[in-house]
Amino acid sequence: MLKSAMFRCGQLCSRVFAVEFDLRTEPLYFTLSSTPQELHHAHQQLFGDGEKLFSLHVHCDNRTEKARTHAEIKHKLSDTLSRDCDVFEASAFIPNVKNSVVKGFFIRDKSTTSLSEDILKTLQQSKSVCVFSYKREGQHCWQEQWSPVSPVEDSVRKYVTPAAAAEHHPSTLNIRNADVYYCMNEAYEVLQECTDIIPESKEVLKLVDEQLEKSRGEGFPVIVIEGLDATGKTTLTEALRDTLNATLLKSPPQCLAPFRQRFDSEPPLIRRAFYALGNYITAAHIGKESQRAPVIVDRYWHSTAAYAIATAVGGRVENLPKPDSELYQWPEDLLKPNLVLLLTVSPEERLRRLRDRGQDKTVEEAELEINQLFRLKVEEAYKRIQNPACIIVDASPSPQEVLQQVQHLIRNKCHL
Ligand SMILES: Nc1ncnc2c1ncn2[C@@H]1O[C@H](COP(=O)(O)OP(=O)(O)O)[C@@H](O)[C@H]1O
Ligand SMILES: Nc1ccn([C@H]2C[C@H](O)[C@@H](COP(=O)(O)OP(=O)(O)O)O2)c(=O)n1
Repeated sequence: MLKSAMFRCGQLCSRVFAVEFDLRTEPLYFTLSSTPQELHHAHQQLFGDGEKLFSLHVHCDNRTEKARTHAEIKHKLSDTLSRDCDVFEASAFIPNVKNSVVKGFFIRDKSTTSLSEDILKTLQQSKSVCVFSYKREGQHCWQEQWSPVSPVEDSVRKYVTPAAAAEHHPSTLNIRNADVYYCMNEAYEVLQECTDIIPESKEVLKLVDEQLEKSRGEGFPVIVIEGLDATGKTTLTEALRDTLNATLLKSPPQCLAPFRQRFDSEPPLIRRAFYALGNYITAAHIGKESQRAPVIVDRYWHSTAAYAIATAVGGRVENLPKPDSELYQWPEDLLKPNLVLLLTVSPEERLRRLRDRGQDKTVEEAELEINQLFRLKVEEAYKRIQNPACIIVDASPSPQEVLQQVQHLIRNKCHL
């Protein structure tokens, strides 16, 4: 077992490591070399003197198993190491190479009781986890493979060498087909791979099979309303339904409601595949309903992609994929709406509306409230999505005024 762990660790050594040391700044990047290198000031802070330092990475050929192991470890680390240890997200990657990221964590143990070593001992037993330890000596720091019992045979000491910032934040390299899906089959296959561990996947796939999109001819216009929670989507879409005699649809569709909580507790790979498939079911409904009347849709692919990208990308707005990235392109096989409107309100007004509504918030929405960075990233990602891009609507005026503004836009753009 140690031999295969060695092989995997060997693969990691040729990569650049990124540690999200402080979410408001660039990650700290380093590579490894066989000769001692002087640490930069910021790296000296990360590799504190006299602290126990570890990094661990999850390797596994099976992507659903890898995603679940990573989520499980994250949970365990935050449960067990909350006191006296800092846990940072870390990744090992090859700059600009898609899908090269191996995700993991960096642990700085400030306890006097080797708090982290017990949990690392347990995690190390899994054949998909690879653990390194770091030793600081003055200006230098070296990394070696870690074993709780004895030094690892043949483990080579590698020196931490500060590296240049990556052009593309590492979290953007693995987004395609892991956080955002660009064709139905990719999302479908992920759920097929989960049927043993998540029996509900079979039911979701069955619903997708039953609902596959009927081809849509030139029917009535399809208008999507997007925006963060509490920006007024429900209020507006219901008013539009009534004033335009339109059909109101949602994504995820009602038939997936019984499964939503189950998939919300899964790691992004699986959770986002569920929402992606929801869009294809909604597309089938749109295809049918738009033959009869205009269709208003409450959330669609913009939401799926924007939330997924904002969650996948750690830290600052600058870390998002660049505005011209192909990651913002609409999936070729998903029915396109005629118009997408993004409702925006100031953070203060949004919080006021959330509070007035007094409803339970999803975990993600609770996170939005405390995490301004995340909210900014969702909104920025919404705005970068192309083909179709969204039109921004200021939704802070009264419901009646917002409705009038939107009716005006619909008349101009869709001739309704
Ligand atoms: N234009 C508006 N001005 C003031 N309050 C509004 C407006 N639109 C909606 N609200 C209120 O804000 C809250 C959130 O609106 P809602 O339509 O449920 O948003 P969403 O569907 O986007 O979560 C509700 O209490 C609603 O009554
Ligand atoms: N079409 C959609 C709709 C929602 N999602 C995801 C994105 C976020 O994780 C949540 C947001 O859902 P939330 O419960 O806040 O939305 P509502 O308040 O029900 O409008 O759902 C999606 O991926 N695709």
